Amino acid sequence: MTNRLIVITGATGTGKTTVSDYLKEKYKIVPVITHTTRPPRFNEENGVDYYFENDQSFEDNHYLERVKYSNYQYGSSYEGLRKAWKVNPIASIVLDTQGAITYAEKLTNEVEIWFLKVSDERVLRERLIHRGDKIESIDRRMQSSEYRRDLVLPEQLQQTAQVIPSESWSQTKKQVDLLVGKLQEQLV
Ligand SMILES: Nc1nc2c(ncn2[C@@H]2O[C@H](COP(=O)(O)OP(=O)(O)O)[C@@H](O)[C@H]2O)c(=O)[nH]1
Ligand SMILES: Nc1ncnc2c1ncn2[C@@H]1O[C@H](COP(=O)(O)OP(=O)(O)O)[C@@H](O)[C@H]1O
Repeated sequence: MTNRLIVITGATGTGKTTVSDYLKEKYKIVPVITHTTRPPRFNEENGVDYYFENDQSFEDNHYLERVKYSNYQYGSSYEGLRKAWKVNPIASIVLDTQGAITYAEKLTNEVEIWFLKVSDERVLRERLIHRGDKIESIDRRMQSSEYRRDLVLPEQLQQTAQVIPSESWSQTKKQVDLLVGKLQEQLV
């Protein structure tokens, strides 16, 4: 087995995208781009952050798994994963916890699950305001059952997931560097 997929999961605002960007910048670990019907945020780009779809075009793709999260559709494909693995034997993907469970079941030993954890929800709210999200969309998101579910590591992942405290970036970065180092050693 020569490939690995780092599945980055956790609630909104815990820093999943920040970790994914850091992996790309520092380790050339390529993110799998997923599809969504959510409208782009002001700084997001089609084909870079997501493939932005409408309800109809979303259905034209073949998904390894798909979920509904806070009223929008999200889905990821094997094709996206193969593309990322062509560039680097270690790839990453940002998923909700339901997607993380599916990947753990389907790809078993090829996945590493990283669960980002922030204990204080007020911190998450502040981060989303700082990120520039609109207050209405923050409220909608934080009231969704999916967001509430993703605050806690699901039972199915408790044996396998690495829990990464994400209260401060220096703490998160240290843990990420450690885990990537271990992964690289395993693949030598
Ligand atoms: N299962 C699954 N989850 C996805 C996919 N793409 C994105 N997500 C997750 O959907 C949730 C909402 O994503 P987004 O609207 O970008 O908000 P974010 O939480 O601020 O990143 C996050 O938990 C993402 O990790 C996908 O293809 N499959
Ligand atoms: N470990 C961290 N410590 C402090 N702030 C962080 C950390 N990770 C991310 N942030 C900030 O929090 C906000 C949300 O991060 P983001 O990566 O978009 O979260 P997610 O993808 O999980 O929704 C961003 O403004 C980001 O700069």
